[in-house]
Amino acid sequence: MYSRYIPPPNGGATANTASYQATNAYNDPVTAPQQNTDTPVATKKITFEDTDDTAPIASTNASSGRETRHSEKKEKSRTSEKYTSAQSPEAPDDDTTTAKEHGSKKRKRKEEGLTNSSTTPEGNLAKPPKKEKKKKKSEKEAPEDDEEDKVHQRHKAVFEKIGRSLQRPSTEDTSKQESEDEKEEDEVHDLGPIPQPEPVVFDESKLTYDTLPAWLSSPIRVTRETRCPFSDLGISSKSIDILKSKGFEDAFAVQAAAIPLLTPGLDRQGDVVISAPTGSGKTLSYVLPMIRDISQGQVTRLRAIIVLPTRDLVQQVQATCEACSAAFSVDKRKRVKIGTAVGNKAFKAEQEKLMTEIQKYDPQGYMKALERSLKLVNFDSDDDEEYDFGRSDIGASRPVLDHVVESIPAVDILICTPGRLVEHITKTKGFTLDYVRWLVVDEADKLLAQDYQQWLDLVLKKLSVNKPSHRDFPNSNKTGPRKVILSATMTRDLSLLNGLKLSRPHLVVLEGTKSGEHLLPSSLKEVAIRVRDPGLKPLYLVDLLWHINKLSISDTAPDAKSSDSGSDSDSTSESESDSDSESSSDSDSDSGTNRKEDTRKQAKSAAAKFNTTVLIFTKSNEATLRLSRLLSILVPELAPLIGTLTSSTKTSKRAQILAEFARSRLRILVASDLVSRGIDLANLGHVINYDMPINAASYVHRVGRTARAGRVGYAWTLYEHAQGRRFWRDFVGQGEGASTEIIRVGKVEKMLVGEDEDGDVEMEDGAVKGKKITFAEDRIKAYEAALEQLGKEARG
Ligand SMILES: Nc1ncnc2c1ncn2[C@@H]1O[C@H](COP(=O)(O)OP(=O)(O)OP(=O)(O)O)[C@@H](O)[C@H]1O
Repeated sequence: MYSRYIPPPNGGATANTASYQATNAYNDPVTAPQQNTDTPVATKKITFEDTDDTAPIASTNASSGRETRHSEKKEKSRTSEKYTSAQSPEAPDDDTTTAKEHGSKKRKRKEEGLTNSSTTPEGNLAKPPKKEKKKKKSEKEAPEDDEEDKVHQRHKAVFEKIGRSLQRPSTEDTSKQESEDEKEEDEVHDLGPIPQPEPVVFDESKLTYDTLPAWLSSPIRVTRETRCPFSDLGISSKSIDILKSKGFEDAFAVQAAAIPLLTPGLDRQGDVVISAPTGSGKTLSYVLPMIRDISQGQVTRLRAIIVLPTRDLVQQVQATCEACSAAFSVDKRKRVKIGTAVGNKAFKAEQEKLMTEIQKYDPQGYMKALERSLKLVNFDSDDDEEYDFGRSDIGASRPVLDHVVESIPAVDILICTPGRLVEHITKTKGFTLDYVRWLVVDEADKLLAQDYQQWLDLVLKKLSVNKPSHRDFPNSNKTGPRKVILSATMTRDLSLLNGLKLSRPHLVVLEGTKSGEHLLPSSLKEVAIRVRDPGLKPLYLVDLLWHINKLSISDTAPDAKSSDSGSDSDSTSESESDSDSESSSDSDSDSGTNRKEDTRKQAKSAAAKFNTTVLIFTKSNEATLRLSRLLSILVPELAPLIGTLTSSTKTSKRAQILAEFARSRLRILVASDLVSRGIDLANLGHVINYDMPINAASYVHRVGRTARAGRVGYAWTLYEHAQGRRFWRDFVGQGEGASTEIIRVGKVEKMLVGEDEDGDVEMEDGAVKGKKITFAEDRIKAYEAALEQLGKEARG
């Protein structure tokens, strides 16, 4: 085994190895800053150079010529610092000498009028050592030169040694040696003992958290088609029967994967993050194991909090919780109590619903409360309201002897919006999270991105308080709180996820997706329509609506059709029974009743014309109101079927509209993004993106209002010329620079809406080229008249 000189990459065969290695370290973008801040060695070397520079000058009352040299020496010192600071912390003093020599040579070359480039570290490397020119030196500099000569002698000897050793290998060993050398490239012997640090491997990972932790990069995957009988998940037959009666036959894929993870067992498995498509049944996947767990207790305590972004979603999840509560209250098990906090009621009224008062045995507390009350009492007043006795702020209970009145939550599960939750935590006396062992954050990406009153920090702080046995899971050796985080567009932003302080998390995704990708339901069909004349966009919408209607009649969406026909009869029977009850209470001559009857007849005849359900998304509340009204003016026969939903619609009205839409009494809903997330509109056949969604996640949530629970659904997107590129690139993943997080099974079809030159309505799949698409003159006039009417109405 022998060593071999390894030339620097630029081919400077005789370059000083120490300089090469030091320079290499200096040039490394990672090493340089790190080493420069690595103080111990750098400080040592700098001190050495400083002494060398300053001591002689200080002692000889330096002349101006000296000052020049002094500044040159300082330059040398700085150069030397560059090198030495890049060296190993373990580097022996020899290194200092070498670096110093390097600096000295550099100074010399400078004196010899060498160019700037040759004084750079790279310049030094590129040139072989030159024969030193003799130069007249002052007495003060002589010892330094002597030292340099010695060093040069030493180097010369070393280079000669290298030269000899390079000639040594025999030809037959060359190839073997080369391969060995390849492996040992960094190991250089005989050139002076300059131990170097391990080469710093350049860390290419971006600090933008591209490198995911194992739980995110290796999720638990489940195939979409997976179905699993609830009995396999350990659910009793009686509960299964009740679940079946509510429409839950078998567990969906995400439920089959998540329920076992969330069912408390002997070993609690940690927190669970679920990223699964819209309509895949995420709600039941946490509600079922949670209610099953809580139903095993006897005492009511606030055990679970479910946080959702909107009031409508709170009501929807409440319905699923009630269904499961009924399923698990069998066999004398407790019926789990469910409460909501959404801020649509007066706060006091909500407090009274959520809280209750108990008499707690506490003689000392009773005495204290009594003393306080006696101090406060005003004996001149008849009003005895001031006898407080520790009463809570919600009720009127008085403590019995040796007891105090305590206010505690009256529900096991609280489903809430984050803002209202914060209000209760901070303002409602006795509202404690001490017993909470389930925290669910649904639509997590939205809730994490918008920090409503720092709700998460506050909740996590409360959950970090651990009182003995308060958060214990029955039948488990672990204690809570347990977190379940869900979304169809789960964020992969680690800084947001870290905010949840997850404990041993597992990520559940459907097969075919990676973390950060958003899978669309496989039963979703997507169609894109180019709006060639944005000024006439509402006419495109009208034609699209009639096309959709035709489609549902010709049955390309079987579920939509069957549900429509079902809801038709529903709506008929309900409207009949409604009108019965109304006619029995009002007289026939009542003009109000007649008006209602007329409206109902119109709705019925309109419903006969329009056979499916459509949700139209616009970009804002204002656009929603305008479009809804314009549509009613343009197509009066559809007006009775059109509903409007914006964030300014009252909560009760919103619930009523959603209920009417679910029953298909309303069939066309024009809405803002308020209902783009989570809302489960039974049997919704079509979603239309009238205005483009703001991003890929918004697209996924909007179109995900249809094609739920395996049913067929259609998503139609209208795009104008200027929006086309963004749509195809960001949402579809086609075209130049295309990149989309949206994963789909099928492809997005193109469709033409409008009339060709002959005035015939032209509707066909795929792009049609060479035809001028327009609308008949009389339709354009009617549209202009509608706009005028709208303007008049707006002006009042
Ligand atoms: N096991 C099941 N059997 C039959 N229907 C189910 C089952 N699980 C869920 N569903 C139904 O599937 C629909 C979608 O469920 P859910 O609202 O939980 O979807 P999601 O995944 O939360 O969607 P989003 O991401 O849009 O909120 C609901 O109507 C629900 O009742």
